[in-house]
Amino acid sequence: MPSRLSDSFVTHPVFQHNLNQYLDLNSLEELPDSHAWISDLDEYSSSPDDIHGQFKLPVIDLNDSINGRKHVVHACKTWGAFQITNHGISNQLIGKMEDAARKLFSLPLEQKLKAERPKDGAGGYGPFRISSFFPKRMWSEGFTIVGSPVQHARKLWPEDYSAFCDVTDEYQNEMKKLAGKLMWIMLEALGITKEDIKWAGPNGQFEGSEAALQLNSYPVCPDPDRAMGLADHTDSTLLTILHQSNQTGLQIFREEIGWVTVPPVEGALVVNIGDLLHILSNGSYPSVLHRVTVNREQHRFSMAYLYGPPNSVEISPLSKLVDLHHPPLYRPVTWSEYLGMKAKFFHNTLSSLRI
Ligand SMILES: O=C(O)CCC(=O)C(=O)O
Ligand SMILES: [Fe+2]
Repeated sequence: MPSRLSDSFVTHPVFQHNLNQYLDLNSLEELPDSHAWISDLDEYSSSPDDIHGQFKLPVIDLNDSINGRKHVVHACKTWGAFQITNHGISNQLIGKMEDAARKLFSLPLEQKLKAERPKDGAGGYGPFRISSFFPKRMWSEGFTIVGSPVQHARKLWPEDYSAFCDVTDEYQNEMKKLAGKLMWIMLEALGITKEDIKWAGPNGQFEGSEAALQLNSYPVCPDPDRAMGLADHTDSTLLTILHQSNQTGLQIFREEIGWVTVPPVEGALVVNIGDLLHILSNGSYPSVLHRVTVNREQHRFSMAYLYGPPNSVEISPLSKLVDLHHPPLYRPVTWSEYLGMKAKFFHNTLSSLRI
């Protein structure tokens, strides 16, 4: 098994349909057949139940010491996601990171391709890895940063790459602290203490955790009803902290309701439960299915901080959550191993680990 996150895909290179040629989505006036997902829109449109948008993903004030934690736990159990305000990440840093992402995606396609993500690699420019599971291509482009972006940034801006590297480092450092704080809010509510998770380190700060930063761009689309920005998936993380620009597009799925749009809230971040926290909590916190639609009015950007455990740690249901009446539901798995399985089984990965 790979010992570094960045090597996780060596044994599972991405396979792309129709990917012998990249298209510059920013310059297309018609939706090409390669990107036309559906003729029958019903399957992908918002649930009729949510037509008036009455189901709202909770927006939680992290400074609310009385109700904040309670709301987080309720949201984890019912939605698998929530939005947070007063999270401690400055608007200025978020703004700087988003400007850096916009600058990157506004480069000419030939330039971006100089930093193309290798088929068996984790970092660089390219389509979403999950694209290989769908017959049509998605209306989006992404840039994945695992560890230092310097090697790729140098190819994009040979003269001036350090500003990009500095802001991504600062953003990831701040996100790491916030992710650790969110982990404890969620875990303490289940009765878990620092002694129960040795890999959280001596101070319980998850120093050894690994992460990737995924920058996403969804250009204006000439035929958005037939296109898909990012198809339905769960994240292969413990949790994901997402910033979306002020353009809607993100939707999350709830049983018996259907697809619910997550409107951007000024200054807020979206938190998604990933598959590894689903396993660790023995199913108490289910991972959330989500996707992204596109529009013809405004280019949308998002930045997803994909947070996971140290690579060599085996994640399994916490022993405190397991007893005679609550048997462990999943077998142990490392993050790398999980990523490799996801590249093979996709939607069936969690169920393939069921005991
Ligand atoms: O663009 C978004 O809002 C979501 C991105 C996402 O789900 C991902 O990068 O895994
Ligand atoms: Fe995602």
